[in-house]
Amino acid sequence: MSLPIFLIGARGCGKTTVGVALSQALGYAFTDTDHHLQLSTQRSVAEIVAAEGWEGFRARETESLRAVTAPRTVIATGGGMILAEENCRFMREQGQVIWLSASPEVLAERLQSEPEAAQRPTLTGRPIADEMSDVLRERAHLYQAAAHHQVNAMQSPERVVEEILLSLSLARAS
Ligand SMILES: Nc1ncnc2c1ncn2[C@@H]1O[C@H](COP(=O)(O)OP(=O)(O)OP(=O)(O)O)[C@@H](O)[C@H]1O
Ligand SMILES: O=C(O)C1=C[C@@H](O)[C@@H](O)[C@H](O)C1
Ligand SMILES: [Mg+2]
Repeated sequence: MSLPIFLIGARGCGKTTVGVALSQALGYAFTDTDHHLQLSTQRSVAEIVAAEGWEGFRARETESLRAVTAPRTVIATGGGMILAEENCRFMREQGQVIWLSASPEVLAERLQSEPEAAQRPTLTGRPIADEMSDVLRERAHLYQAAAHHQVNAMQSPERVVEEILLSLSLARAS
């Protein structure tokens, strides 16, 4: 199998952490849409949002998804990638889509210990635990509908990688 693998999920679910390890396990390249945007614009997410609003950021994010998509590549996507239906359609058509799911409490705990405010400006203006509950309430059905496979991301990164490899091999066998 050489199709791209897209990792989706909320901020802090481990798309970047797990994506790097998964790409190494498969001998694939690794890329990250947030990182690509940062390099191509020389601006952080917070700077893009300040200059162009979330709408401007989302349009750039769609371009970024298309620019990084390639065979034999694991792609960590921005947490809001699934907000645009065209992005969901594109990912499902181009490759395998994996949702790394985690509870709002676990996400908030991870984000609190490593906030990275420049890449994760507030989405709601609310405290982080409330924000993650709001975000999952709004987006869980979108992650679910976009994904070919859902994996529990509240395990060690090694275990998450194993589960992804298992779902992909089961999908190939069926
Ligand atoms: N399975 C895991 N177990 C424990 N900690 C984890 C796990 N996965 C990621 N983390 C930690 O959680 C934080 C966020 O992880 P990471 O940056 O990979 O998330 P992300 O999904 O890429 O977030 P974003 O959407 O903001 O880019 C990091 O500090 C990372 O070390
Ligand atoms: O969940 C979101 O909407 C976001 C997640 C991050 O990956 C970045 O793409 C950005 O901070 C927006
Ligand atoms: Mg990331």
